[in-house]
Amino acid sequence: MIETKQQWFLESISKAMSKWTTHQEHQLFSYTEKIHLQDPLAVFQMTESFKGSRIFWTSPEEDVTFIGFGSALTIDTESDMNQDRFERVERKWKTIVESSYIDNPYKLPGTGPVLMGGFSFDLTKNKPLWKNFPNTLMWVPEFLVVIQGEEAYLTFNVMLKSEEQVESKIKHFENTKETISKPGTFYYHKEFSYQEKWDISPEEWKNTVLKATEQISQGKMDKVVLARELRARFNEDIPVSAVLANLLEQQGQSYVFAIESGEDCFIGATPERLVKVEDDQLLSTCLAGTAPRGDTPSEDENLGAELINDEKNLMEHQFVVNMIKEAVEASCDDVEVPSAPVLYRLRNLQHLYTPVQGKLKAGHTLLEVVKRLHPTPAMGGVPRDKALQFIYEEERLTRGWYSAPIGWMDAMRNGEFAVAIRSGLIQKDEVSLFAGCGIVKDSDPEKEFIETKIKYKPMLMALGGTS
Ligand SMILES: C=C(O[C@H]1C=CC=C(C(=O)O)[C@@H]1O)C(=O)O
Repeated sequence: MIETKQQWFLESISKAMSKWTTHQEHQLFSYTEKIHLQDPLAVFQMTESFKGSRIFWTSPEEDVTFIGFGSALTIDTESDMNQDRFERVERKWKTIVESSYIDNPYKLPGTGPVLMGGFSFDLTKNKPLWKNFPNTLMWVPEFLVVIQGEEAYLTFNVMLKSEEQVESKIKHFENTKETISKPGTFYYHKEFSYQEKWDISPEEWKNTVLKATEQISQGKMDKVVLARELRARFNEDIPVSAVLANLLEQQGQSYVFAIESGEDCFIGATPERLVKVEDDQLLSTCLAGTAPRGDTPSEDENLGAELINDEKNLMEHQFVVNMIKEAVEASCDDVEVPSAPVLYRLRNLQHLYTPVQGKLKAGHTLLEVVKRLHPTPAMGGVPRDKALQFIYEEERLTRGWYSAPIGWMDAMRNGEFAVAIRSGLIQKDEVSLFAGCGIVKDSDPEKEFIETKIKYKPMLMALGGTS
């Protein structure tokens, strides 16, 4: 069996080489084969030697899981500030795909070459905390394990430049495949917990909320999302794979992700889908309006019932629905939006939830919708420009990749982006956590502050906290 697969791989790579007799700028060779199902966390641990260029992603209910490691190519938009970064990524990806050699007999969403990563919330340049996360970081992992149900696939991606390289690349592929094919189980190697944590300027944040409500009452804007930061210190480097394991166990209704860049890792469990496209069917999600979970089933029911009838939360939610509907209608036919939200229950919180669906029109793309949606009023506000201006002037926080689009897109127009909330930036033995709240005219600073505390919970629990 191994012999036959090796043969296919060799044939495939030599076909690719003969196709590229003339020099081309992008010569991506991509080869996919089925592998034995592995524990995704074990794969993540086994690929420690790729630390700094790994990406882990799983969608809610573990519908699909990706573990990417290494980098075949990175799309860099930093040098081209005059152009829109989403459009530039789109254009470059199209060029790369058109001139690539793809051997993927499965053709399932997420197999074959996949571009993964994310974007910062905004384009401001000075982000010392986020020095390892540029404003755009989208790359094609050299190796990508995709798990869908009981099936697993391994894709190898490489930029082939010359005949001489071929042999060493074949070896590299075989060795790596062997490493991740070993029967492996994830080991949770130690208990850990933060030593201290501290809020960054909580009183100032509450004053900013008050100022926002005043401006809203004066009619200067309708809604703004204000975030704050909490930092925690450990007495040793934070074990990323253990945090991932905790998030997967505790936050099954969310996208669980970890994106490494250099020595840092951006990690989290976000319930907020931005947009998903599969076979031209598009799904976006409005998630805004929050209440805690109750300690007993009846308390939980009451909190949910209160939330779904609460005017302030319904208003916060409706701003998001209006905007997402309009943005989706620009790219889709047959758009469907339910007339009222339902509850979306997470481990520590419940939200108001409205799905928005449609069929992507010919010539329209996932990234175009990402561009139009970001930031939705669940992260920015209404009107968008007024809210963003308030955020830049008053928030006193560098959002970096917090509340920004992260996700993937394959070579067949499928893909999915989430909004990176309930997240933290791990830097060796320290972590910065972020949480924000939608502020409307009746918002109470103290209540919003408590809401942010609950929004920290998923990450604090995963970082070894008890509550
Ligand atoms: C900005 C965050 O949450 C957003 C998403 C869902 C509900 C929200 C809210 O009710 O305020 C926020 O708009 C965050 O968790 O950091």
